[in-house]
Amino acid sequence: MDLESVPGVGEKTAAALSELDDPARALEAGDVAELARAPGITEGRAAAIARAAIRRRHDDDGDFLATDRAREVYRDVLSLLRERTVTAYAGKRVETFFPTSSASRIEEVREFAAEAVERTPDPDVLAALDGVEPLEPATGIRVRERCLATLDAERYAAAKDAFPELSVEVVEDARDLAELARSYSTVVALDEKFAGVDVEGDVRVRPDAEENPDEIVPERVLAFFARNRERVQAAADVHEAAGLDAPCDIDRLRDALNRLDEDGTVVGDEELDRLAAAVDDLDTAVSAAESVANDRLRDAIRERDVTIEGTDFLSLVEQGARVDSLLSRELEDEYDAAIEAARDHLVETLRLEPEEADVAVRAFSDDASFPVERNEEMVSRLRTELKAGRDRRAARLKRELAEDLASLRDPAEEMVDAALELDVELAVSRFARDFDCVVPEFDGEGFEVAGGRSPLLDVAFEDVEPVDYGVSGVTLLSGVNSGGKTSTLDLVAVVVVLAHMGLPVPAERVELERFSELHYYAKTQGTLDAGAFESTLRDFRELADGDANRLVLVDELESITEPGASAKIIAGILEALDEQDATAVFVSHLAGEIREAASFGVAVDGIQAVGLKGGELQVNRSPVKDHLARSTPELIVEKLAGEDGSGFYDRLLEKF
Ligand SMILES: Nc1ncnc2c1ncn2[C@@H]1O[C@H](COP(=O)(O)OP(=O)(O)OP(=O)(O)O)[C@@H](O)[C@H]1O
Repeated sequence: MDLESVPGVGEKTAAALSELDDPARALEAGDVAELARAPGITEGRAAAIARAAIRRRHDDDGDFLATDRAREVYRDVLSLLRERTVTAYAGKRVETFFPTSSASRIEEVREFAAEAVERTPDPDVLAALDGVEPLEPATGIRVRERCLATLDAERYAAAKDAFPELSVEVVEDARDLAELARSYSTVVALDEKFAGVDVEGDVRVRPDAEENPDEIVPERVLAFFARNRERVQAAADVHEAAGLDAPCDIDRLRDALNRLDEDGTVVGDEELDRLAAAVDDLDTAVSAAESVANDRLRDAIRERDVTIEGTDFLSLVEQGARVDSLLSRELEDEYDAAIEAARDHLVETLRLEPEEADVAVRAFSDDASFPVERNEEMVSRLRTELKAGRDRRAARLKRELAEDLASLRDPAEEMVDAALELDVELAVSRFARDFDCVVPEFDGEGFEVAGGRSPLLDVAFEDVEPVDYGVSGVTLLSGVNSGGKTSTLDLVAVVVVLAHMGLPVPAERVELERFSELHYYAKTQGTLDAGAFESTLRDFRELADGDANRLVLVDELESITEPGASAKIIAGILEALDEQDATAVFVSHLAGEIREAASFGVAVDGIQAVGLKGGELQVNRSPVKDHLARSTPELIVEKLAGEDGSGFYDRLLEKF
């Protein structure tokens, strides 16, 4: 699919989408998650693009929802679905369900819904879904200790593009490489020509660098997983809780993720921890070792009576010797023991390996002197070696973990996508369960709803009384005040909208025609002034010639003007609709008058009161076919006539 052919996709969006691996496929499939991966495209925008693309694919340019009230019902239905999603993503994704007259689109969603309703909304799965979000690319990675080098200017540009994380340098010869190797710990040369060239420093020749980005920049995949760790873990939880087939070994994935911390460094390696701690603690440990030696020596000296012969003493004094030399003469063993203790202390507290210990012992000299002091040069050498060991180990672990994770990247993305999609499926499943839904059948003319219960009513769903109602052709719906006429139209609209979205409907059984458009007009609030009246009539003009498969629902149009005129106007509209074979239900308190004004036999159905109980009307919510319902005033007069013998109310009753 051509990017810019999708309605609403301009140059900028098309450019962003073209960054995707396969934008045409993503559009074709309405794949919101994939579309949202394009730079600067939010989930909301991705959902809108997907919707537009799906619509275009079905060549469904006409809008099924033809009026404000019809669009409102659709929005209400979407809200009910959205309330049953866990992730923000799925909340947006449900918007790609929209009512349409396209049989193939309806069938597509029906297939999806058929699988969706089989899913059990397990609380553990819903809880796990809470942490799932679409994966985000890791941005702003900068690697300073490694650089790329090439002889070729074209290759230079390609490498800069492929590796934004690294510096890329143009070199002329091996000498330049050697120069670079002094400033970077690793130089990756891109030209075959350097193979076998001997350069001092860590120089690798990788003509295949662009094909193996994860080997050249392991930080990339590490940063990706560090950034998305929680989301991937949540997706793994979802797979386990829901028993979904995972595209990789989940334990292996978890294990790899556990070795990574938020900033992309490798954790949980004992040897690395040992080396890092040794580097950090080196100074403290050396000072402590000095104290160990000095404390011992101090004690030894304090306890010792030194006897020295006069001639010896004289010779020492004449040599200009300091007291120190007495130490080596008189306390040689104690001195050795003290130094030994200092060395042991250092090796033990830093947990040094034999090779490291060899350097460490030289931090304290065998030449007796007091107080004992470290040999700075040896300490610094030990520090350099420990640091180098630590960095080598970290780099190796990074490479190994990156290698593990690189192969898990696609499976992780698949898992997150599957978890998000499951959220959408579960929302449909919960909707179907919460509202006792059934799969509607597209068959016959008009609609036939059995045991329908509107989820839009202002009463708790379990208190909604089921309604049976079917209409083909043009019909007036009469009924007592508050009998449920508006609610019946709402129910029909909800059922029709859901059915044309390809979703299950809240009823025991539904058969309906595949309609081309839904025109639903809400009750007008009070008499309109001349201007508004005129514009309403203009709206209805559009109804007068349209195609046969429309469903028209109109609630109490009579209040737009005075009753006599209303009845005539409505009768005229009904005639036009009847001539086109449209399906229409007009709710009206003037059903009798309209029927008389119409030039054809308009069917009139009625929502009946079955009686009055404690001043309240008892209503049969299902309209009775071909029955003009008695009005509330008539019912009350009848009641009074029954109670009063004067005959006054009987006379009134005859007027009805
Ligand atoms: N199927 C139903 N189950 C339970 N309650 C219902 C049902 N249908 C309607 N009601 C209740 O009756 C109230 C009035 O319904 P509705 O507004 O549809 O009546 P109406 O016949 O259109 O009234 P009016 O004559 O005033 O236009 C609703 O707000 C709702 O509380």
